[in-house]
Amino acid sequence: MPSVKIYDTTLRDGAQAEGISFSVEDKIKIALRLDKMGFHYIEGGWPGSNPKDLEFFKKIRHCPLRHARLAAFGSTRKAGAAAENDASVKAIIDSGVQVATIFGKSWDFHVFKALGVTLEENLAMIRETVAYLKSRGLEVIYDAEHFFDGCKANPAYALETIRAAAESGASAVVLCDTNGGTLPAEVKELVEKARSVLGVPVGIHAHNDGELAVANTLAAVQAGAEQVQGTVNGYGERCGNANLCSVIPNLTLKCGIETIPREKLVHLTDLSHFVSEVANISPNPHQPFVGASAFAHKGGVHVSALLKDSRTYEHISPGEVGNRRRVLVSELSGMSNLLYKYKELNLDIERQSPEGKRILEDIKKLESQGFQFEDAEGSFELLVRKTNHGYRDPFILEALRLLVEIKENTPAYSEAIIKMRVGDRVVHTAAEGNGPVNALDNALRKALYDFYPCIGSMHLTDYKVRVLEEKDGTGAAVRVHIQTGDGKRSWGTVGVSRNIIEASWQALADSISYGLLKGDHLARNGEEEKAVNGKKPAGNGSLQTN
Ligand SMILES: CC(=O)SCCNC(=O)CCNC(=O)[C@H](O)C(C)(C)COP(=O)(O)OP(=O)(O)OC[C@H]1O[C@@H](n2cnc3c(N)ncnc32)[C@H](O)[C@@H]1OP(=O)(O)O
Ligand SMILES: CC(=O)C(=O)O
Repeated sequence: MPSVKIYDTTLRDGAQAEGISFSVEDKIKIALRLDKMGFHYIEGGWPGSNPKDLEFFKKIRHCPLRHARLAAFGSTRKAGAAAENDASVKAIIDSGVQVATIFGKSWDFHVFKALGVTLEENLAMIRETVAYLKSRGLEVIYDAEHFFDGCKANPAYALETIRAAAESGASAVVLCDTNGGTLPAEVKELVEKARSVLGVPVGIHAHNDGELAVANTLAAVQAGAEQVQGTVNGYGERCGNANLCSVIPNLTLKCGIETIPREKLVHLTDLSHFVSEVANISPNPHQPFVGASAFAHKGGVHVSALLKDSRTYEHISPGEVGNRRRVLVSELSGMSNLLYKYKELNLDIERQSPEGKRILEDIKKLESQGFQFEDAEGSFELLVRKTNHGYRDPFILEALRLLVEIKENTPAYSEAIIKMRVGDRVVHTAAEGNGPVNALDNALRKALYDFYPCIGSMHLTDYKVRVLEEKDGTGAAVRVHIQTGDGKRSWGTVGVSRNIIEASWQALADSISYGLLKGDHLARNGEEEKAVNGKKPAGNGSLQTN
């Protein structure tokens, strides 16, 4: 089976992305994870650039990589100086790595404009730097910056630069689409041309400015490239680099080319999320292969066919890359979406059942009012369970009053007073908060805590308000979406009203009800049952028995 080497530059080119700044510890964590995934090369940084990268290379020596070869990045020597005296070259040697990756100029325009040297001096910079690092026992990978632009402008010179690198001892010449504007057909043609003048393997390093980095990488491999450079999630300078989370599965699953060990592919989704977590960048749900929406099916027609055979609407099986299939419920659902969701919930339903028809109608009606169920699985399940299946509300609101006082030079005051029924008890309690919704949340929890102590582990993790009809200004209906977590799972709930407090209450009440439905409390309900049905619970709320 043909194979390519995976060269990761998340820690170098990925760190050139706006918004990313890895700490040394972050870099070590990511390097170890990439190593575990079976990547062949990990570019740790540019030791001649900053103290953090220097520190990384120092520290990583104490946690050696098992599989990957660690590379340090740098440029060809400065013009007019000897390679052995160049601080950046010296920093690579001092970093103690096995691999030096050196970028040099292929485009005559860059040689004149950016370096301000002659074409001959640039060739000497390439030759001497590669040869010197090689003489110091390092494997040298040569990154031919702007190779494709250079080859279009002055092919003879661009080819001479890469030949100079190969003849001086580079183990591979990596052709870079540095400005990211090359098209796949051009990449294929120029990779073939480069290969025809070189005796060493060729690699590809593509940027995504034309949104073609992955396509260009695949085109290069089809033209014979044996090394692909890229980053996890495509992070990188400007629009990013070739996304390895797409390149790897495309090569492995579509092109039959060996990349990382096959058994590691199922960890790709986890890797993507891990790196986005460390980079502190929200994962892109629409990212191919590894995004949460990559196998999320919404249209009824799609789900209907999917139930017959998943290949009807999936290009690969989600499990192959460690992702999972999801079916969404919305106004675009048909009965197939419901059948799928019922099965997920371990509930029985017939395709022709009146219950299913009613729920589908309810969903479509509620969505026309502004509800959105696709990310509110908690509210959806409660809707289903309330329709049938013996569901009992864990609490019923009797009245809710909010007090908000805003006075000059005084912090705003918010208090919620709540009266609700829990079993045959009536609880009447009040709580303050930072704002009205916080006061409401506090009052609800205070009222319920003695009955359901597990609500102590439920935390609101996100609260979003969306105005539904902007033209109505402050009188518009709003949709409130709440995300709640209990450390084990996370769930969404939704509320809609022209009154933001009512919409918040709906989403909040659903979030607690759903948490109670799913939480451990059901397993140890005995005690709470006692509290609900007679025993006066201790706590702050005043309790009345009807
Ligand atoms: C295509 C790529 O992504 S390459 C990687 C780009 N990444 C980075 O630039 C991040 C790290 N960079 C840095 O920390 C700094 O830019 C440093 C330490 C490398 C250099 O800093 P400074 O010495 O202050 O130079 P400055 O950043 O202003 O300019 C870059 C210099 O490198 C020179 N240079 C650019 N490419 C090369 C090359 N292939 N070989 C030799 N010199 C080069 C430029 O001509 C310029 O030199 P000049 O100041 O004599 O004109
Ligand atoms: C080397 C590199 O990062 C580039 O040419 O884009």
